[in-house]
Amino acid sequence: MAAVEVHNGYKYYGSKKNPKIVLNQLNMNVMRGSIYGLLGASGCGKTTLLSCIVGQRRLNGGEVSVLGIKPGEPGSGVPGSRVGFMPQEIALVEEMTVKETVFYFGRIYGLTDEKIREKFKLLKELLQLPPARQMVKQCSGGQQRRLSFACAMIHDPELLILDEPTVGLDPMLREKIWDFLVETTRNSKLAVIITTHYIEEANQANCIGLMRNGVLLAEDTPTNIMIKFGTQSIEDAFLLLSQRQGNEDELQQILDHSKTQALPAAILPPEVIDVHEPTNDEKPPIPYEEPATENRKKVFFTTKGRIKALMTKNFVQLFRQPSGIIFMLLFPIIQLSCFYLAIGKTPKNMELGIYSGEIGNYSECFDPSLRTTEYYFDNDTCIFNKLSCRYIQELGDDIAIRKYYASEAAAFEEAKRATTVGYIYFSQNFSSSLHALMDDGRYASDGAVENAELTIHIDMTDQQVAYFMQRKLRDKFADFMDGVVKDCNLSSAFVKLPVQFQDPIYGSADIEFQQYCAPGVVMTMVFFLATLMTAAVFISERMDGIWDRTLLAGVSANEMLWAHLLTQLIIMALQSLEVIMYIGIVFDTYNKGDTTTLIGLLTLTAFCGMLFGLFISVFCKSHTEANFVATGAFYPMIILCGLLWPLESMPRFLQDVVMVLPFTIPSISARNVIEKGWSITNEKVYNGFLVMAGWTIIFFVLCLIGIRRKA
Ligand SMILES: Nc1ncnc2c1ncn2[C@@H]1O[C@H](COP(=O)(O)OP(=O)(O)OP(=O)(O)O)[C@@H](O)[C@H]1O
Repeated sequence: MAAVEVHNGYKYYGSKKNPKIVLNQLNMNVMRGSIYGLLGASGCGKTTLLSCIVGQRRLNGGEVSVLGIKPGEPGSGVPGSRVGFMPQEIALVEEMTVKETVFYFGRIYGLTDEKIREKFKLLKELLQLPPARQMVKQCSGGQQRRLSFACAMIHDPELLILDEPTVGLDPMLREKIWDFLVETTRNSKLAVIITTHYIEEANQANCIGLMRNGVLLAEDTPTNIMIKFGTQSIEDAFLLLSQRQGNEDELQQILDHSKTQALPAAILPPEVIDVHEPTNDEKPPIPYEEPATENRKKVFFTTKGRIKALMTKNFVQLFRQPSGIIFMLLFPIIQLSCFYLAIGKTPKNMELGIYSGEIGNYSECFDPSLRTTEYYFDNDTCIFNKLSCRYIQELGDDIAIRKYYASEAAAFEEAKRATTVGYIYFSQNFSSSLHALMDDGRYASDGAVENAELTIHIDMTDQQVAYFMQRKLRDKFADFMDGVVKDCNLSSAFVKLPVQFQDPIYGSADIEFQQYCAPGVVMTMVFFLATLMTAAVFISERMDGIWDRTLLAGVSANEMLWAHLLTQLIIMALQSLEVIMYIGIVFDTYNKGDTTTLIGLLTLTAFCGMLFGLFISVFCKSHTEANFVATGAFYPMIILCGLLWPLESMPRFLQDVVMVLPFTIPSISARNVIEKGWSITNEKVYNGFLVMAGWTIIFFVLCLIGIRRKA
């Protein structure tokens, strides 16, 4: 009975209009309880054929029947537990140990741990597997191949497909594996399809298929093949076939001639007498059989068990990689520390020049006996003396380190050279002019008004520093004047601007830029960390063949997706908790609202970032492409979300557009929780959750569509 039948198999890559035909009306038969050696030059379509047999790819024409059913039918077990597949690449998780790898495959095939243990013991001995605790990445190429072989065998499949299984193995082990396959197929219904570059190995197969340009040119027992081509070995037959590739007629003659030569049954080894003789004639459609009850049991094992196995693999993969831990737990700490230490703090250690025309020696200003104001009660007069010293004292070194100059020209020179951020100039008559201004009021001379002014020259190239200096120097002047008028028995109102800023409605009067942008920074950080991590994990899995191999073990794309989502959700929740605790404890960041709401919003943000990463990985072929997309998306999202500059300054149309971006409304929501203490029931808080949830759903649906299309 046939385990695999391919009838007029036709497959092409590329477009329908310009197809690259890889399988061309190919016919193939693999009997149960036999080994089928598939031989052919590199690129002739062997892997494509195998992938169509296991249901990884679909034929564009013709039919495939595997174990009596069409691959990919729901509940068929193909791909899945009825088939064991060892791909050409290793396709194992490098961070797992040998034992974990075997258990991982055993569990996704639905075996009990007891059964896996039993099989592992057997395979370990047979295949001389490396020590159970050795990591896959520490195994040699040959050891990895043997382990990969063990994983394909762990669940006693009915059909075993091995793509170059013996590459890199020593001759003794190759022989042992072949002996095992011969023995097993002889005593069971196991069918094996094997491709190999060691052509002579195929002597031990019950049937050999010689493939060329997508067509099976010969399919017969090794002995018959040698007779057909008149050679002493399969290798010679294969060589002959390859040499005549260009000469279709000659080749066809050989094949036609060989068909007429019936081989006496006595020549054939007893086990291969019933090998099916293929023809390229039309055949009736292949009838599909129901899988045996025993197999059905195998097919319907729980999704829960698979998701658990997949999640365990994901955690092991992440936590065993130093870069994974650094990325997940240390990066947020490093990035937040950078942000809190570098952004929004008061500028320090700048130098500010001072020139006062009324002071000969600046040390006079620090003489404790210096009195800058003298008030006489009897005639209610106030005398000023070296008031610039008083301002200099008021200034202190907190705002900037004071540097004194003997001339204005010297102060200007230094500011020009950008050694100082600017300088303050007091006129020679500063104190007397200020006195005149206070005494004479609107009758004061223009000269007195001018000389009573504090003249400040600032380098405006660094806007933040300049604004900071302007604000601080003005504040200090207000304090200075307040002291002076009080000394002179006058009301402070006399020198104050008639503008009063009362206690703020929300926030504090001296709210810093850091507090304003912290919610946006934290959100964008967790979002993009999740994006990069997910994209990297998924692309690596796909490139290493782990993704395909897991799908071929019967795990659905949905199960893979859910396992990843659940793993990441746990990681993201931990990361959000870590972030909030770190900024709360180490940087003393206050939160007037509910911390759980913030953790919830942050976790949702990270989850959304993860789906964005998944979305990128589904549509990008390489890490480089994924990095380009992630980096390309990063700057527009950050710049447009109002994190660096108020949204109100954008053109009206842009304001409307950016409102739907993932960070704009959510970071306002986070700020509303932190600064205003609003709860999730407030529209301006739950809006952020809605926007983030909306993006999460959009990315999820796009990923699902992409993954299903690829699966
Ligand atoms: N995804 C794809 N898109 C386009 N062409 C492809 C794709 N996969 C394979 N091919 C092409 O199809 C042809 C058959 O490839 P396939 O991998 O099936 O050959 P093979 O016989 O297994 O080769 P090898 O022995 O080197 O593994 C090759 O020319 C290959 O370049």
